[in-house]
Amino acid sequence: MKLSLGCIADDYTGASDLANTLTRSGLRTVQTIGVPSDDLALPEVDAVVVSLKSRSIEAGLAVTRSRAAEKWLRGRGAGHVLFKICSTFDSTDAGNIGPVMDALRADSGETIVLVTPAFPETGRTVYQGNLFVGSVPLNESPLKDHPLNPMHDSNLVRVLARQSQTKVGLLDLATLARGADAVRERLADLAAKNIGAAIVDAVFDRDLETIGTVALDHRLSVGASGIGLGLARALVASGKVKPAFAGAASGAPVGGPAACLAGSCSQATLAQIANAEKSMAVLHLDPEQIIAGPGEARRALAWASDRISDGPILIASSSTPDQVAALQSRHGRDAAGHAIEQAMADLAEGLVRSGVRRLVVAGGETSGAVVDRLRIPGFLVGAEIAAGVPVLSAVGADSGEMLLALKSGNFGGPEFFSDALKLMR
Ligand SMILES: Nc1ncnc2c1ncn2[C@@H]1O[C@H](COP(=O)(O)OP(=O)(O)OP(=O)(O)O)[C@@H](O)[C@H]1O
Ligand SMILES: O=C(O)[C@@H](O)C(=O)CO
Repeated sequence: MKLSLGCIADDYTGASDLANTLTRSGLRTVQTIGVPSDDLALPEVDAVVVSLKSRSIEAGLAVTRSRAAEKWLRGRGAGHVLFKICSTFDSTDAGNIGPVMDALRADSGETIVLVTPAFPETGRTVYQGNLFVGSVPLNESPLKDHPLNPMHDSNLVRVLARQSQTKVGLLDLATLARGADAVRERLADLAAKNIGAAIVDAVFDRDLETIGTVALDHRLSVGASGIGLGLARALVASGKVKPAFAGAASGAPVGGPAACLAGSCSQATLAQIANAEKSMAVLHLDPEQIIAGPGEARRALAWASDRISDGPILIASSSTPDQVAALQSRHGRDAAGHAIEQAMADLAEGLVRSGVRRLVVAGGETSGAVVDRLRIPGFLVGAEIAAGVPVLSAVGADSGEMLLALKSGNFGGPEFFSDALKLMR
Protein backbone atom coordinates (compact mmCIF):
# COMPACT_ATOMS: atom_id res chain seq x y z
CA MET A 1 0.00 0.00 0.00
CA LYS A 2 1.46 3.39 -1.05
CA LEU A 3 -0.39 6.29 0.53
CA SER A 4 -1.23 9.38 -1.52
CA LEU A 5 -1.93 11.35 1.66
CA GLY A 6 -0.95 10.86 5.28
CA CYS A 7 -2.82 12.66 8.08
CA ILE A 8 -2.20 13.11 11.77
CA ALA A 9 -5.22 14.34 13.74
CA ASP A 10 -4.88 15.84 17.21
CA ASP A 11 -8.17 14.34 18.41
CA TYR A 12 -10.50 11.51 17.47
CA THR A 13 -13.59 13.47 16.46
CA GLY A 14 -11.40 15.73 14.32
CA ALA A 15 -9.94 12.62 12.71
CA SER A 16 -13.37 11.27 11.80
CA ASP A 17 -14.35 14.70 10.48
CA LEU A 18 -11.30 14.66 8.20
CA ALA A 19 -11.78 11.00 7.22
CA ASN A 20 -15.35 11.92 6.27
CA THR A 21 -14.22 14.84 4.09
CA LEU A 22 -11.53 12.78 2.34
CA THR A 23 -13.98 9.93 1.72
CA ARG A 24 -16.60 12.27 0.29
CA SER A 25 -13.95 13.82 -1.96
CA GLY A 26 -13.18 10.41 -3.48
CA LEU A 27 -10.22 9.13 -1.42
CA ARG A 28 -10.42 5.62 0.04
CA THR A 29 -9.67 6.44 3.66
CA VAL A 30 -9.19 4.62 6.95
CA GLN A 31 -9.01 6.20 10.41
CA THR A 32 -6.64 4.49 12.84
CA ILE A 33 -6.49 5.02 16.58
CA GLY A 34 -2.86 5.83 17.28
CA VAL A 35 -0.07 4.51 15.07
CA PRO A 36 -1.35 1.14 13.83
CA SER A 37 0.36 -2.03 14.90
CA ASP A 38 1.86 -4.07 12.07
CA ASP A 39 -0.74 -6.82 12.49
CA LEU A 40 -3.76 -4.52 11.96
CA ALA A 41 -5.29 -5.60 8.64
CA LEU A 42 -5.81 -2.36 6.72
CA PRO A 43 -7.73 -2.33 3.44
CA GLU A 44 -6.14 -0.86 0.29
CA VAL A 45 -6.54 2.90 0.79
CA ASP A 46 -5.38 6.27 -0.57
CA ALA A 47 -5.24 8.03 2.79
CA VAL A 48 -4.75 7.09 6.43
CA VAL A 49 -5.80 9.44 9.24
CA VAL A 50 -3.86 8.54 12.38
CA SER A 51 -5.91 9.78 15.35
CA LEU A 52 -3.99 11.02 18.35
CA LYS A 53 -5.31 12.43 21.59
CA SER A 54 -2.69 15.18 21.57
CA ARG A 55 -4.63 18.45 21.52
CA SER A 56 -4.61 19.12 25.25
CA ILE A 57 -1.65 17.10 26.54
CA GLU A 58 1.81 18.44 27.41
CA ALA A 59 3.48 19.84 24.26
CA GLY A 60 6.57 17.59 24.42
CA LEU A 61 4.41 14.48 24.47
CA ALA A 62 2.26 15.78 21.60
CA VAL A 63 5.46 16.31 19.57
CA THR A 64 6.79 12.80 20.27
CA ARG A 65 3.51 11.13 19.34
CA SER A 66 3.02 13.24 16.22
CA ARG A 67 6.55 12.48 15.06
CA ALA A 68 5.96 8.74 15.47
CA ALA A 69 2.78 9.04 13.40
CA GLU A 70 4.58 11.01 10.70
CA LYS A 71 7.35 8.41 10.50
CA TRP A 72 4.79 5.63 10.06
CA LEU A 73 2.93 7.56 7.33
CA ARG A 74 6.10 8.48 5.43
CA GLY A 75 7.15 4.82 5.70
CA ARG A 76 3.93 3.94 3.81
CA GLY A 77 4.83 6.31 1.00
CA ALA A 78 2.98 9.49 2.04
CA GLY A 79 4.67 12.33 0.19
CA HIS A 80 2.42 14.90 1.85
CA VAL A 81 1.36 14.87 5.49
CA LEU A 82 -1.52 17.00 6.83
CA PHE A 83 -1.48 17.78 10.54
CA LYS A 84 -5.22 18.05 11.31
CA ILE A 85 -6.09 20.59 13.99
CA CYS A 86 -9.43 21.96 15.09
CA SER A 87 -11.28 24.35 12.76
CA THR A 88 -11.46 26.70 15.75
CA PHE A 89 -7.67 26.46 16.26
CA ASP A 90 -8.14 25.01 19.78
CA SER A 91 -4.82 25.45 21.59
CA THR A 92 -3.14 27.51 24.29
CA ASP A 93 -0.04 29.71 24.16
CA ALA A 94 1.90 26.67 25.40
CA GLY A 95 0.87 24.71 22.28
CA ASN A 96 0.28 22.27 20.84
CA ILE A 97 -0.19 23.44 17.26
CA GLY A 98 3.08 25.44 17.07
CA PRO A 99 5.42 22.89 18.68
CA VAL A 100 4.03 19.98 16.61
CA MET A 101 4.19 22.02 13.39
CA ASP A 102 7.80 23.04 14.14
CA ALA A 103 8.86 19.44 14.78
CA LEU A 104 7.13 18.01 11.69
CA ARG A 105 8.52 20.86 9.58
CA ALA A 106 12.04 20.06 10.74
CA ASP A 107 11.55 16.31 10.16
CA SER A 108 10.15 16.78 6.68
CA GLY A 109 12.76 19.37 5.64
CA GLU A 110 9.99 21.82 4.68
CA THR A 111 10.82 25.52 4.27
CA ILE A 112 7.33 26.97 4.60
CA VAL A 113 4.13 25.36 5.84
CA LEU A 114 0.61 26.35 4.69
CA VAL A 115 -1.69 26.69 7.70
CA THR A 116 -5.46 27.22 7.56
CA PRO A 117 -8.27 26.02 9.82
CA ALA A 118 -10.91 27.25 7.35
CA PHE A 119 -13.84 24.86 6.85
CA PRO A 120 -16.56 26.92 5.12
CA GLU A 121 -19.14 24.09 5.23
CA THR A 122 -19.25 24.52 9.02
CA GLY A 123 -18.92 28.32 8.97
CA ARG A 124 -15.18 28.55 9.71
CA THR A 125 -13.54 31.12 7.43
CA VAL A 126 -10.27 33.02 7.61
CA TYR A 127 -9.89 36.61 6.36
CA GLN A 128 -6.79 38.79 6.86
CA GLY A 129 -5.58 36.04 9.18
CA ASN A 130 -8.64 36.37 11.44
CA LEU A 131 -10.71 33.28 12.10
CA PHE A 132 -14.49 33.67 11.99
CA VAL A 133 -16.96 31.18 13.45
CA GLY A 134 -20.12 31.88 11.49
CA SER A 135 -20.49 35.66 11.49
CA VAL A 136 -18.37 36.45 14.56
CA PRO A 137 -14.61 36.49 15.19
CA LEU A 138 -13.28 33.48 17.12
CA ASN A 139 -12.81 35.48 20.33
CA GLU A 140 -16.51 36.46 20.36
CA SER A 141 -17.75 32.95 19.55
CA PRO A 142 -18.70 30.27 22.12
CA LEU A 143 -15.05 29.14 21.94
CA LYS A 144 -14.22 31.95 24.35
CA ASP A 145 -15.76 29.70 27.03
CA HIS A 146 -14.17 26.38 26.00
CA PRO A 147 -13.52 24.26 29.14
CA LEU A 148 -9.92 23.34 28.16
CA ASN A 149 -8.67 26.02 25.76
CA PRO A 150 -10.70 29.23 25.78
CA MET A 151 -9.89 31.21 22.61
CA HIS A 152 -9.40 34.94 23.23
CA ASP A 153 -7.59 36.09 20.06
CA SER A 154 -8.99 35.67 16.55
CA ASN A 155 -5.78 36.75 14.79
CA LEU A 156 -4.11 33.46 13.93
CA VAL A 157 -0.83 35.02 12.83
CA ARG A 158 -0.45 36.24 16.42
CA VAL A 159 -1.82 33.04 17.99
CA LEU A 160 0.52 30.77 16.04
CA ALA A 161 3.53 33.09 16.50
CA ARG A 162 3.10 32.80 20.28
CA GLN A 163 3.38 29.00 20.02
CA SER A 164 5.97 28.52 17.30
CA GLN A 165 9.74 28.97 17.07
CA THR A 166 9.43 30.11 13.47
CA LYS A 167 8.25 33.45 12.10
CA VAL A 168 4.62 33.41 10.91
CA GLY A 169 3.32 35.34 7.88
CA LEU A 170 0.00 35.91 6.10
CA LEU A 171 -1.11 34.76 2.68
CA ASP A 172 -4.18 36.90 2.05
CA LEU A 173 -7.37 36.32 0.10
CA ALA A 174 -6.45 38.82 -2.63
CA THR A 175 -3.33 36.78 -3.45
CA LEU A 176 -5.29 33.55 -3.31
CA ALA A 177 -7.88 34.92 -5.73
CA ARG A 178 -5.08 35.42 -8.30
CA GLY A 179 -4.54 31.66 -8.47
CA ALA A 180 -1.99 28.97 -7.67
CA ASP A 181 1.01 30.68 -9.28
CA ALA A 182 0.43 33.90 -7.32
CA VAL A 183 0.24 31.81 -4.14
CA ARG A 184 3.51 30.05 -5.02
CA GLU A 185 5.18 33.40 -5.62
CA ARG A 186 3.98 34.84 -2.31
CA LEU A 187 5.12 31.71 -0.43
CA ALA A 188 8.56 32.04 -2.02
CA ASP A 189 8.71 35.72 -0.89
CA LEU A 190 7.73 34.77 2.66
CA ALA A 191 10.22 31.89 2.75
CA ALA A 192 12.97 34.25 1.53
CA LYS A 193 12.26 36.37 4.60
CA ASN A 194 12.82 33.32 6.80
CA ILE A 195 9.13 32.92 7.53
CA GLY A 196 8.41 29.24 8.17
CA ALA A 197 4.61 29.21 8.32
CA ALA A 198 1.89 31.13 6.49
CA ILE A 199 -1.65 31.52 7.78
CA VAL A 200 -3.70 31.28 4.60
CA ASP A 201 -7.03 33.09 4.20
CA ALA A 202 -9.90 31.01 2.81
CA VAL A 203 -13.60 31.79 2.57
CA PHE A 204 -14.96 29.46 -0.11
CA ASP A 205 -14.23 25.87 -1.17
CA ARG A 206 -12.61 27.21 -4.35
CA ASP A 207 -10.00 28.93 -2.14
CA LEU A 208 -9.28 25.58 -0.52
CA GLU A 209 -8.90 23.96 -3.94
CA THR A 210 -6.18 26.49 -4.82
CA ILE A 211 -4.54 25.92 -1.43
CA GLY A 212 -4.70 22.13 -1.94
CA THR A 213 -3.07 22.37 -5.37
CA VAL A 214 -0.17 24.42 -4.01
CA ALA A 215 0.11 22.39 -0.80
CA LEU A 216 0.83 19.28 -2.88
CA ASP A 217 4.13 20.93 -3.96
CA HIS A 218 5.06 20.77 -0.27
CA ARG A 219 5.58 17.93 2.22
CA LEU A 220 3.57 19.30 5.13
CA SER A 221 0.45 21.35 5.78
CA VAL A 222 -1.54 22.22 8.89
CA GLY A 223 -5.29 22.73 8.99
CA ALA A 224 -8.78 21.39 9.43
CA SER A 225 -11.10 19.46 7.12
CA GLY A 226 -11.22 22.31 4.60
CA ILE A 227 -7.58 21.92 3.58
CA GLY A 228 -8.25 18.16 3.54
CA LEU A 229 -10.95 18.84 0.96
CA GLY A 230 -8.50 20.97 -1.06
CA LEU A 231 -5.77 18.31 -0.94
CA ALA A 232 -8.18 15.50 -1.85
CA ARG A 233 -9.67 17.40 -4.79
CA ALA A 234 -6.17 18.31 -6.00
CA LEU A 235 -5.07 14.66 -5.81
CA VAL A 236 -8.10 13.59 -7.85
CA ALA A 237 -7.77 16.48 -10.35
CA SER A 238 -4.09 15.67 -10.94
CA GLY A 239 -4.96 12.03 -11.69
CA LYS A 240 -2.79 10.81 -8.78
CA VAL A 241 -5.89 9.25 -7.19
CA LYS A 242 -8.76 7.57 -9.00
CA PRO A 243 -11.95 8.76 -7.22
CA ALA A 244 -13.72 6.06 -5.23
CA PHE A 245 -17.36 5.60 -4.29
CA ALA A 246 -18.05 7.43 -0.98
CA GLY A 247 -19.25 5.66 2.14
CA ALA A 248 -18.14 2.13 1.30
CA ALA A 249 -18.52 1.15 4.97
CA SER A 250 -22.30 1.40 5.13
CA GLY A 251 -22.87 -2.35 5.33
CA ALA A 252 -25.39 -4.66 6.98
CA PRO A 253 -27.26 -3.43 10.08
CA VAL A 254 -25.56 -4.07 13.41
CA GLY A 255 -28.74 -3.83 15.53
CA GLY A 256 -28.99 -4.12 19.30
CA PRO A 257 -29.41 -1.36 21.87
CA ALA A 258 -28.17 2.17 21.20
CA ALA A 259 -26.75 4.78 23.55
CA CYS A 260 -25.40 8.34 23.46
CA LEU A 261 -22.79 9.89 25.76
CA ALA A 262 -22.17 13.64 25.92
CA GLY A 263 -19.15 15.21 27.62
CA SER A 264 -19.00 18.26 25.39
CA CYS A 265 -20.21 21.48 27.02
CA SER A 266 -20.46 23.45 23.77
CA GLN A 267 -23.58 25.51 23.06
CA ALA A 268 -24.38 23.21 20.15
CA THR A 269 -24.21 20.09 22.31
CA LEU A 270 -26.28 21.67 25.11
CA ALA A 271 -29.04 22.46 22.59
CA GLN A 272 -28.82 18.96 21.09
CA ILE A 273 -29.23 17.38 24.55
CA ALA A 274 -32.29 19.57 25.24
CA ASN A 275 -33.82 18.35 21.95
CA ALA A 276 -32.99 14.71 22.66
CA GLU A 277 -35.20 14.89 25.79
CA LYS A 278 -38.18 14.75 23.37
CA SER A 279 -37.23 11.43 21.80
CA MET A 280 -35.14 9.42 24.29
CA ALA A 281 -34.50 8.90 28.00
CA VAL A 282 -31.85 11.40 29.17
CA LEU A 283 -29.81 11.25 32.38
CA HIS A 284 -27.88 14.34 33.54
CA LEU A 285 -24.89 13.28 35.62
CA ASP A 286 -23.87 15.28 38.67
CA PRO A 287 -20.29 16.42 37.84
CA GLU A 288 -19.48 17.00 41.52
CA GLN A 289 -20.45 13.39 42.29
CA ILE A 290 -18.36 12.10 39.37
CA ILE A 291 -15.29 13.71 40.88
CA ALA A 292 -16.20 12.33 44.31
CA GLY A 293 -15.85 8.71 43.16
CA PRO A 294 -17.15 5.84 40.99
CA GLY A 295 -20.65 5.79 42.56
CA GLU A 296 -22.15 8.25 40.04
CA ALA A 297 -21.08 6.13 37.03
CA ARG A 298 -22.42 3.00 38.74
CA ARG A 299 -25.76 4.71 39.37
CA ALA A 300 -25.88 5.80 35.73
CA LEU A 301 -25.26 2.26 34.50
CA ALA A 302 -28.06 0.93 36.71
CA TRP A 303 -30.35 3.66 35.29
CA ALA A 304 -29.31 2.64 31.76
CA SER A 305 -29.87 -1.06 32.28
CA ASP A 306 -33.47 -0.40 33.41
CA ARG A 307 -34.22 1.45 30.15
CA ILE A 308 -31.91 0.29 27.38
CA SER A 309 -34.22 -2.43 26.05
CA ASP A 310 -37.03 0.15 25.60
CA GLY A 311 -35.10 2.44 23.22
CA PRO A 312 -32.05 4.66 22.94
CA ILE A 313 -30.73 6.52 25.98
CA LEU A 314 -28.47 9.55 26.46
CA ILE A 315 -26.19 10.20 29.45
CA ALA A 316 -24.65 13.68 29.71
CA SER A 317 -22.17 15.40 32.00
CA SER A 318 -22.51 18.63 30.02
CA SER A 319 -23.10 21.88 31.93
CA THR A 320 -23.36 25.57 31.14
CA PRO A 321 -20.17 27.73 31.02
CA ASP A 322 -20.90 29.16 34.52
CA GLN A 323 -21.29 25.70 36.04
CA VAL A 324 -18.15 24.45 34.25
CA ALA A 325 -16.18 27.44 35.57
CA ALA A 326 -17.44 26.85 39.12
CA LEU A 327 -16.50 23.15 39.04
CA GLN A 328 -13.07 23.97 37.63
CA SER A 329 -12.40 26.56 40.30
CA ARG A 330 -13.15 23.96 42.98
CA HIS A 331 -11.14 21.07 41.48
CA GLY A 332 -8.83 22.46 38.78
CA ARG A 333 -9.50 22.38 35.04
CA ASP A 334 -7.46 19.31 34.16
CA ALA A 335 -8.49 17.23 37.17
CA ALA A 336 -12.19 17.93 36.56
CA GLY A 337 -11.92 17.22 32.82
CA HIS A 338 -9.95 14.02 33.35
CA ALA A 339 -12.30 12.64 36.02
CA ILE A 340 -15.34 13.24 33.82
CA GLU A 341 -13.66 11.74 30.74
CA GLN A 342 -12.77 8.61 32.71
CA ALA A 343 -16.34 8.33 34.01
CA MET A 344 -17.57 8.53 30.41
CA ALA A 345 -15.13 5.76 29.47
CA ASP A 346 -16.44 3.63 32.39
CA LEU A 347 -19.97 4.20 31.13
CA ALA A 348 -19.05 3.23 27.56
CA GLU A 349 -17.36 0.06 28.78
CA GLY A 350 -20.36 -0.88 30.93
CA LEU A 351 -22.82 -0.15 28.12
CA VAL A 352 -20.89 -2.26 25.61
CA ARG A 353 -20.63 -5.06 28.14
CA SER A 354 -24.41 -4.99 28.40
CA GLY A 355 -24.80 -5.34 24.63
CA VAL A 356 -24.70 -1.80 23.20
CA ARG A 357 -23.19 -1.90 19.70
CA ARG A 358 -24.36 1.52 18.48
CA LEU A 359 -22.80 4.40 20.36
CA VAL A 360 -22.84 8.15 19.75
CA VAL A 361 -20.28 10.26 21.64
CA ALA A 362 -20.23 14.06 21.79
CA GLY A 363 -16.91 15.84 22.41
CA GLY A 364 -13.38 15.26 21.18
CA GLU A 365 -11.66 14.55 24.51
CA THR A 366 -14.66 12.53 25.61
CA SER A 367 -14.55 10.46 22.39
CA GLY A 368 -10.82 9.89 22.88
CA ALA A 369 -11.35 8.50 26.38
CA VAL A 370 -14.23 6.29 25.21
CA VAL A 371 -12.55 4.87 22.09
CA ASP A 372 -9.32 4.17 24.02
CA ARG A 373 -11.22 2.33 26.72
CA LEU A 374 -13.09 0.24 24.13
CA ARG A 375 -9.71 -0.57 22.53
CA ILE A 376 -10.92 0.06 18.99
CA PRO A 377 -7.91 0.16 16.64
CA GLY A 378 -9.55 1.80 13.62
CA PHE A 379 -12.63 2.83 11.66
CA LEU A 380 -14.06 2.76 8.17
CA VAL A 381 -16.19 5.74 7.15
CA GLY A 382 -19.90 5.31 6.39
CA ALA A 383 -22.82 7.65 5.78
CA GLU A 384 -22.60 11.34 6.72
CA ILE A 385 -24.85 12.33 9.64
CA ALA A 386 -24.02 16.04 9.58
CA ALA A 387 -21.15 18.11 8.16
CA GLY A 388 -17.99 16.66 9.72
CA VAL A 389 -19.66 13.69 11.42
CA PRO A 390 -19.84 10.30 9.69
CA VAL A 391 -21.09 6.93 10.88
CA LEU A 392 -17.98 4.92 11.74
CA SER A 393 -17.68 1.18 11.51
CA ALA A 394 -15.13 -0.25 13.96
CA VAL A 395 -12.31 -2.39 12.52
CA GLY A 396 -10.59 -5.02 14.67
CA ALA A 397 -12.54 -4.19 17.88
CA ASP A 398 -12.71 -6.75 20.74
CA SER A 399 -16.49 -6.26 20.82
CA GLY A 400 -16.82 -7.31 17.16
CA GLU A 401 -19.06 -5.30 14.85
CA MET A 402 -19.88 -1.89 16.22
CA LEU A 403 -21.08 1.48 14.87
CA LEU A 404 -19.99 4.76 16.42
CA ALA A 405 -20.45 8.44 15.75
CA LEU A 406 -17.88 10.78 17.27
CA LYS A 407 -19.27 14.30 17.23
CA SER A 408 -17.03 17.32 17.52
CA GLY A 409 -18.49 19.58 20.20
CA ASN A 410 -19.67 22.31 17.86
CA PHE A 411 -20.93 20.15 15.01
CA GLY A 412 -24.35 18.82 14.09
CA GLY A 413 -27.86 20.25 13.87
CA PRO A 414 -30.34 20.59 16.76
CA GLU A 415 -31.64 17.01 16.32
CA PHE A 416 -28.15 15.51 16.05
CA PHE A 417 -28.62 12.55 18.41
CA SER A 418 -31.76 11.25 16.72
CA ASP A 419 -30.32 12.07 13.26
CA ALA A 420 -27.31 9.90 14.12
CA LEU A 421 -29.33 6.96 15.39
CA LYS A 422 -31.53 6.99 12.26
CA LEU A 423 -28.42 6.24 10.18
CA MET A 424 -26.89 3.76 12.66
CA ARG A 425 -28.99 0.67 12.10
N1 LIG B 1 -19.92 19.51 33.72
C1 LIG B 1 -18.64 19.65 33.40
N2 LIG B 1 -17.84 20.52 34.06
C2 LIG B 1 -16.54 20.65 33.73
N3 LIG B 1 -15.93 19.96 32.74
C3 LIG B 1 -16.69 19.09 32.05
C4 LIG B 1 -18.07 18.89 32.34
N4 LIG B 1 -18.54 17.96 31.49
C5 LIG B 1 -17.52 17.61 30.72
N5 LIG B 1 -16.41 18.28 31.05
C6 LIG B 1 -15.07 18.18 30.43
O1 LIG B 1 -14.99 19.17 29.42
C7 LIG B 1 -14.17 18.70 28.36
C8 LIG B 1 -14.98 18.76 27.07
O2 LIG B 1 -14.12 18.49 26.03
P1 LIG B 1 -14.54 17.66 24.77
O3 LIG B 1 -13.36 17.71 23.83
O4 LIG B 1 -15.06 16.32 25.11
O5 LIG B 1 -15.75 18.49 24.17
P2 LIG B 1 -15.64 19.73 23.13
O6 LIG B 1 -14.41 20.49 23.44
O7 LIG B 1 -16.95 20.42 23.16
O8 LIG B 1 -15.49 18.96 21.77
P3 LIG B 1 -14.43 19.20 20.60
O9 LIG B 1 -13.05 19.08 21.19
O10 LIG B 1 -14.75 18.10 19.67
O11 LIG B 1 -14.71 20.56 20.05
C9 LIG B 1 -13.77 17.27 28.73
O12 LIG B 1 -12.50 17.26 29.33
C10 LIG B 1 -14.87 16.88 29.70
O13 LIG B 1 -14.50 15.83 30.58
O1 LIG C 1 -12.14 20.79 12.94
C1 LIG C 1 -13.07 20.68 13.74
O2 LIG C 1 -13.75 21.63 14.16
C2 LIG C 1 -13.34 19.33 14.33
O3 LIG C 1 -12.96 18.33 13.44
C3 LIG C 1 -12.56 19.17 15.57
O4 LIG C 1 -11.39 18.89 15.52
C4 LIG C 1 -13.25 19.46 16.85
O5 LIG C 1 -12.67 18.73 17.89
